[in-house]
Amino acid sequence: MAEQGKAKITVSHLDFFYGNNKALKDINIELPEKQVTAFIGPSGCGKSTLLRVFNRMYSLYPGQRAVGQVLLDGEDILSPSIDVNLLRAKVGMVFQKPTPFPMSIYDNIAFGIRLYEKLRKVEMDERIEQALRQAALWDEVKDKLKASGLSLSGGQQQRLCIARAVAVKPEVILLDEPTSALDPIATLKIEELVSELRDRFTILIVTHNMQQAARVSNFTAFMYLGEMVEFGPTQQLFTNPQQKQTEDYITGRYG
Ligand SMILES: Nc1ncnc2c1ncn2[C@@H]1O[C@H](COP(=O)(O)OP(=O)(O)OP(=O)(O)O)[C@@H](O)[C@H]1O
Repeated sequence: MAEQGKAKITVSHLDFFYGNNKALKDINIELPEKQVTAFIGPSGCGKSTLLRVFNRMYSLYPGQRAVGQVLLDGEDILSPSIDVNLLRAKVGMVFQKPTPFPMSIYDNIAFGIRLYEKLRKVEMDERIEQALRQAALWDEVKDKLKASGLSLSGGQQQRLCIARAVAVKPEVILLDEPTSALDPIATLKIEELVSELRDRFTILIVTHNMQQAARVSNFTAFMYLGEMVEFGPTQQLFTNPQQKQTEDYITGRYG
């Protein structure tokens, strides 16, 4: 069974509002470091909302606010004094639809690095190769780094987005339904990749697909109507859920 180990992120009494609509209700959870945690639950239960708290993505939108405490290595990321650019370098994100920038494969990755570091050409080349290798894309693109990121297949584009995220050496990677726009083969590649990356990063993944949660995660959180119903080692949650709502969901009684 998965060992919980040290918490990377500790969420205490977190509420989230879209205007007056409360989308997260008193969330309390400790997310373990260098593990994969999956967030599951029926549509609208608040999975993506919670994920977008971890890099303060919501604060780009007026009317959205989080109340409570979210500690990343002991530092409250909800504090107004936090540098959100630094936070987003530490907490990278990959979205549902692949979103390469309209520029070359090389520049897609270099772009983010240049925001935070000044590297010499050789160092940049090395960093880009390393990121593409980590994203299991290097062999497919090494001879066409100058080609547009948009010329790649959907699955390759999503791996490029993962390369872009890992290139800035984040500590946490947020994946918001990263395979929902991909075919089964591309999905499998991303799932393998997530398993490979988990020794180096704390990975939080929102997925609609319970089989995917079972395949890629060490821990699973089940949410329902804005509440955290159950959190535990994935195997336990799927084979021996502690809450009736979790059991009903994983046995397909609703969702
Ligand atoms: N921009 C928004 N403005 C207002 N309400 C929103 C907004 N985004 C989400 N919500 C509401 O917040 C709640 C949680 O939505 P969220 O997208 O986090 O759920 P989810 O579990 O990720 O759903 P799905 O699996 O369908 O993506 C829902 O009731 C939704 O209607």
